[in-house]
Amino acid sequence: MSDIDTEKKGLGLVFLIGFMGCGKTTWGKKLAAHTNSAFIDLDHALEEKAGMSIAEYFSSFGEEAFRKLESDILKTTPYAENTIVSTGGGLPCFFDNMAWMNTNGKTLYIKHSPKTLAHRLENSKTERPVLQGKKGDELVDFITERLAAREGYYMQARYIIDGLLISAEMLQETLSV
Ligand SMILES: Nc1ncnc2c1ncn2[C@@H]1O[C@H](COP(=O)(O)OP(=O)(O)OP(=O)(O)O)[C@@H](O)[C@H]1O
Ligand SMILES: O=C(O)C1=C[C@@H](O)[C@@H](O)[C@H](O)C1
Ligand SMILES: [Mg+2]
Repeated sequence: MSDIDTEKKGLGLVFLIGFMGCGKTTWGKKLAAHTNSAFIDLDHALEEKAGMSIAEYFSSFGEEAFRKLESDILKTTPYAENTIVSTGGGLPCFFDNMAWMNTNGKTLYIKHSPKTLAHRLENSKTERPVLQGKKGDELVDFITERLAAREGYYMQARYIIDGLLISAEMLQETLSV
């Protein structure tokens, strides 16, 4: 398909997936602007629906309730035809969420090493309750273990990209094939 065809048609419904800090929110916004698509961040949609931050939701209701609510929001959001969706880092790994995304849209996994993720997460201002304030080697070890448990889900994505090579143009090209 040529660039002109893609621009006319749009990318459809795209779900960006991957570990915390891989850049789903950062690149979801950029890709949406670049391709004239709508943008939804499911973590933000959840915070709006709950009327509180994710950290507050975790401490008030626990992770099990959080996972149920994020799955409900994934499946009930009325997506426009061309929408880039940034998902929560754990979302693909619960219930049938990964299969649901693969059935209803295009899934793209932004893959990074535990070291890169740890570096980014240590320097990020967003509060992530799953990390429980871990830092340094403890954070790298935690990510290594958690990523190994999650990667079986992430690798079910239709597209898998090296996060170090990412750009809006590269994402658009990958998702147009
Ligand atoms: N090249 C890069 N691309 C994306 N993010 C980068 C890059 N370099 C540094 N960062 C930093 O890494 C972090 C990426 O965070 P972002 O919120 O986009 O990740 P996320 O995948 O949405 O995480 P979460 O699952 O917690 O929502 C940000 O703090 C950003 O500033
Ligand atoms: O990886 C995770 O389990 C999470 C990632 C974030 O995007 C949020 O959805 C929440 O902090 C949990
Ligand atoms: Mg995000």
